[in-house]
Amino acid sequence: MTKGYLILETGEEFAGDWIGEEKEIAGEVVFNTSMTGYQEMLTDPSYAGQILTFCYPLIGNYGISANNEESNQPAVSAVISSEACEEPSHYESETSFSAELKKAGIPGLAQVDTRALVAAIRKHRTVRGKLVFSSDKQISGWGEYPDGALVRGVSVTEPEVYGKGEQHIVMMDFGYKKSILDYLLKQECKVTVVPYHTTAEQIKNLDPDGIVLSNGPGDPEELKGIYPVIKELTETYPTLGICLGHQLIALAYGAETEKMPFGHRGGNHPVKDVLTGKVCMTSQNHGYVVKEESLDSAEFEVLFRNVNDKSLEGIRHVSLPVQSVQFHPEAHPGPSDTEYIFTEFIQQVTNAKGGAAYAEAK
Ligand SMILES: NC(=O)CC[C@H](N)C(=O)O
Repeated sequence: MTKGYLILETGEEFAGDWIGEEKEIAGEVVFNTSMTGYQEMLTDPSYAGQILTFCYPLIGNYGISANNEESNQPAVSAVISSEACEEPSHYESETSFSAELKKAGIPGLAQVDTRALVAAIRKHRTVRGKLVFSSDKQISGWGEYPDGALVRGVSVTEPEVYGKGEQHIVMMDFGYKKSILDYLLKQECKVTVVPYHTTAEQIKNLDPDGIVLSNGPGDPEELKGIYPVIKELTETYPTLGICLGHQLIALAYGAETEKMPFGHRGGNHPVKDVLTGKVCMTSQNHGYVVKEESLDSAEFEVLFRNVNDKSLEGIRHVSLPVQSVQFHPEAHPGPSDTEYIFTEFIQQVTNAKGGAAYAEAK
């Protein structure tokens, strides 16, 4: 078994057994607290450029199945686990976790003291690291991806059309999770997934009834060029923003985002609907957040707040059918308490059909 080391920029070193691709790599080290869903995490494009630590101590025990993929190609830079099971047991399992890593060209470590690693990440808040074969010979750089390179790497390059249905949803793809598409198809929509750099004009030519702005990796403020497109789309069509999509709506209307101490990544983040007081469990994966005080209250009202740290979790435009959430209503992994967000969105799209209702709302 090849030995490997995760070296943090703060100096700590974590030894483990190398699994997956034998390739050294650097990136931001993050952790996810979900107990299941390792395959969905592995294939969630929002992890592009990051070294993902699984808090749950046993990974790979139910194997890998095509049904659980959130994208065709894992974008995460590397994974760190405690025990990586080599003999999965599940009727749908097609291969093992480490074989899947190898196939996808993703390096990883097993047998790491992930409790100590997570404690270190929490202490340092944001921390970068290097996955290397030897702790004295280090690779250069910390894994920099400037100017929206991460989104460029995971977005579709050509439009893709899925399903048939009365409502036509155009999803701007910043690195969408398949579960979002699945929920839209479940609502009987036709969905066109378009590259993240598609212009407002090109989208209008597709004659959509509603717009979804997907999740995606990296710092939302690197996508400044997209703000005017998003502003124009939200002024024309009912829009739902999810995670990065939510951050981009806020930014397009002049708000600001900031990096969180160590982000929210897991399947049990309680979120409160501020209008009803109801608390839902949500699935989350984000490192940035919209600064609530930077939101223009003449344009947006707060819909959801995180129960633990009170951070902003969702907003709604005061007059337009535009809503966005920082959490993942499609879950996977995680609870489906907020699945109703998709139903509500399609209801808004139906109500606004033809433009009349939308114009009235304006
Ligand atoms: N899942 C996402 O869309 C993540 C959004 C953004 N990259 C963040 O980390 O905050």
